[in-house]
Amino acid sequence: MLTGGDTSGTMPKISETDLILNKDGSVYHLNLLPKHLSDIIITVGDPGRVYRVSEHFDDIEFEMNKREYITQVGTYKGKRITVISTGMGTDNIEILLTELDALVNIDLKTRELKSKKKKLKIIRIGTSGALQDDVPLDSHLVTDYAVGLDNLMSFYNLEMNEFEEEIANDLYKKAKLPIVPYVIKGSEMLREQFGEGMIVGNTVTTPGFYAPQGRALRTSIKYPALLEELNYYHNKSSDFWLTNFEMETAGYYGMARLLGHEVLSVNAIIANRVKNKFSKDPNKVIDALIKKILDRI
Ligand SMILES: O=P(O)(O)O[C@H]1O[C@H](CO)[C@@H](O)[C@H]1O
Ligand SMILES: O=c1cc[nH]c(=O)[nH]1
Repeated sequence: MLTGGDTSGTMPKISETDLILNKDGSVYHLNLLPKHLSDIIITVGDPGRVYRVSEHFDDIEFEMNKREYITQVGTYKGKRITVISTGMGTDNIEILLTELDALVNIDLKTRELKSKKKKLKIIRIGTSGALQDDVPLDSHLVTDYAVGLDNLMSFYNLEMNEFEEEIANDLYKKAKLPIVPYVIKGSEMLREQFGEGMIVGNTVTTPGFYAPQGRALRTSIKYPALLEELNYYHNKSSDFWLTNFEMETAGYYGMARLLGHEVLSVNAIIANRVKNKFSKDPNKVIDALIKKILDRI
């Protein structure tokens, strides 16, 4: 909420319960200051993966540990890089993107929006399960469009273009989904820089790992045909298929559109859900993806 009570400046100020700052002036959950952000930021789901990125760094200048948000700032071949873990789920991504945006686009001292906006560039390096036979285990996939089955964007005024709306409605009907999904394209600019040689896919982001991805252990699931429906879904006029599952990408792409940032999700395919196969060495495929991204910065 913007409060108009303080008339000392020309801009309204953001209240102290909307933008919560720690005693050192850092943003509430990430515990970071503007000086901790590099030009291109790498994000990972697993907090342990931060160290698999930073083990390649020449040096580490800063480290912060707060909940699932572990941050390290260091240098790789002369380039300064910030790597942050997010934990799982789009709720964590909403916090991440909002607080990263606040670090660059809000004056944290005056609590006023800056007149000149900065565009962040963020690469998510994550793991994912394939939805198609021909997306091989241990491959690297870059997400073109993300399809959100979570409810995060129900709370924002997200604008989708005509094509995204069409896929959202078509998918809802044909795959008999419980909700109308949101569909968002990722950063083309970052795909050009980082995506070369990767499979280009459309990623389904789910609000859970088990039933929302068609897994049943001890409970019966409400949409047992989900996997089959998503695998089968095809929008003929645009030749649009769904290629893989994970739990964050749509949240990233949605928040990036709302806030005007560039975000790209790259995925290590460690499971094939159609063939029911899991990678024999998931760390190897993740490490290779980390190295590929670092070398393209
Ligand atoms: O490996 P990360 O990046 O966490 O990504 C995937 O793995 C987790 C589930 O195991 C979810 O977060 C999913 O999106
Ligand atoms: O099947 C999978 C594998 C990784 N991450 C997911 O969310 N699903």
